Amino acid sequence: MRTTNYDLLIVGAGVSGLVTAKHALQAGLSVLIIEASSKVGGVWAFDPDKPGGVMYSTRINVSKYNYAFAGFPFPEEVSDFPDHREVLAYIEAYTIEYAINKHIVFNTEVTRLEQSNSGNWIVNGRSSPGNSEQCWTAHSVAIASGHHRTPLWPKVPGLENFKGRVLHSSQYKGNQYCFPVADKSALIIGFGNSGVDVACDIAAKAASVVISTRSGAWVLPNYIFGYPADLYAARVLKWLPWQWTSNAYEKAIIAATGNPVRWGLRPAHKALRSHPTVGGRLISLLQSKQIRIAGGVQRVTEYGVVFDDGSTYKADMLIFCTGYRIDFPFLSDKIRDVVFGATDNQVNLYMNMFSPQIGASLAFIGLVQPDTGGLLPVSEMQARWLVNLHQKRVKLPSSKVMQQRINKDMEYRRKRYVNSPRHTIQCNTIAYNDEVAAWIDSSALRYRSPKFLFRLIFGTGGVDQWTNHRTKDIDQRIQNVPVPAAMKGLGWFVLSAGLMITVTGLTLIVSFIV
Ligand SMILES: NC(=O)C1=CN([C@@H]2O[C@H](COP(=O)(O)OP(=O)(O)OC[C@H]3O[C@@H](n4cnc5c(N)ncnc54)[C@H](OP(=O)(O)O)[C@@H]3O)[C@@H](O)[C@H]2O)C=CC1
Ligand SMILES: CCCCCC(=O)CC
Repeated sequence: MRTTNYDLLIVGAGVSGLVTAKHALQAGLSVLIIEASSKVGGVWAFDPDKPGGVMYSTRINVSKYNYAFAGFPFPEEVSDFPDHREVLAYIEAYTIEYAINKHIVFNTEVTRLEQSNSGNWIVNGRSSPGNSEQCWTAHSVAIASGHHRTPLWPKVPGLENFKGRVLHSSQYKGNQYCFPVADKSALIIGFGNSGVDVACDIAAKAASVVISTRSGAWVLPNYIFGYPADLYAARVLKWLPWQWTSNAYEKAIIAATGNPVRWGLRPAHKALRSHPTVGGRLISLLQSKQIRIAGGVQRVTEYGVVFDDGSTYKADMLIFCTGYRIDFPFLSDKIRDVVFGATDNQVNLYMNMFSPQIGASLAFIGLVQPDTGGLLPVSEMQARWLVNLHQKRVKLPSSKVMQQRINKDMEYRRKRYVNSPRHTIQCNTIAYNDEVAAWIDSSALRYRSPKFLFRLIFGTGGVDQWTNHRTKDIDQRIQNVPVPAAMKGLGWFVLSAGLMITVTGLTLIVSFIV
């Protein structure tokens, strides 16, 4: 066993861990990443033999403009929605570009994390092969091991009697990898993005595929009026009541793909109250009746299920696409007690990052579910904030103020999103990043030109907008992020209406005075 001391120890070499390492290394910190697998990439490193991560046919459902490292765009030839091989190649290229690899210890699982009386962190790990025990100490720790590791298995009456196959989506790697699916009937339980991806993948071979959902969903096509859907989540929306956005978004979905009721989707909530389900391919498979939608499962029988409305379905396999539980098994009980909230998936963390009781020396990076857009730019802003804290350029508020903010955010989420364990870490990417950027003096809305400002208000601005120094290159990258025609139209409408109101107001004032 050896002990080495670092400024920052990072758990996990997925996108959140790598971007944290990049910024910490650039700031001159001594850094070590501990990674359980043999590769970088986290969920993007496809492995048919291990549970978790992408499956063979996964394509990201957020466009490359909003899911990328700042200053490091995806290659031009890659499509708007890269597949997992392209995402992994991109992550590997980033790791090489910033020489991060030599700071990673692979094949090592963090087994325990605790804080010593001196405030330093003690991290234990087990390396394979050989099961050798390791120990490191660090001034700070960043946990970037993701929140899609521990499958959530709901309790369904009668499941123990089922004679067919049962899987969780985290075990499903593609119709060519699991048991034979040709000519079989599959029931997919859960209608998030895993449910959609698994249903579409299995529908290519199975005889019949049904998705069971208790809440339905507004299914978003990948493109709306020719632009990736996430490009509609512009900055202006954070200043509008979310109900307006939700109404507009429902109209856009209906215009693009038809009324969801027609395809049996029966959304139980207004659009954008639950995490977006994206499924351009799904809509056409519903239209051709290769996939059907059913209600919740009341109980499982030996050979199938009974739905809530009493109808039945004979199934050879049940695939639970019911999401994940937030879990960090290596945390000591003491840390666990302060990090987790009272209810399922609730975390008691300021800006989803810091415990008021622990402070800045333990950070969670990427423990966020963006309600629109992608996680990566949020992780990058968190990483930059962490480094700024480390360099003492900024500091955290008092623990009382942090706790007040946590309570306020929890209250907001309870009202804004469906109040369920699925939406406990939901946040708006642009609003979150704008707030952190202001603290570290890196606001996106720095004046460059009226055209530029228009783009940053009525477009999403992409991942480069919060960089410290604006160079011509960066301005160009921000300008390369498309602004959908409808958002430009909205922009011109707002400007014209503003101008008309101002002119009318001035005319009235002048006529009153004269
Ligand atoms: N291609 C891509 O980019 C992909 C991205 N992802 C991302 O990974 C994350 C995880 O997605 P996913 O695995 O779909 O998980 P989610 O948590 O997003 O969805 C879980 C689904 O399971 C349902 N569910 C949960 N508990 C129960 C229960 N007890 N009984 C019945 N239904 C239940 C939920 O329904 P309800 O709403 O009623 O609670 C919901 O439909 C998301 O951020 C997603 O966007 C996932 C797959 C592919
Ligand atoms: C109002 C815009 C919705 C964008 C949805 C999204 O980001 C899907 C990944």
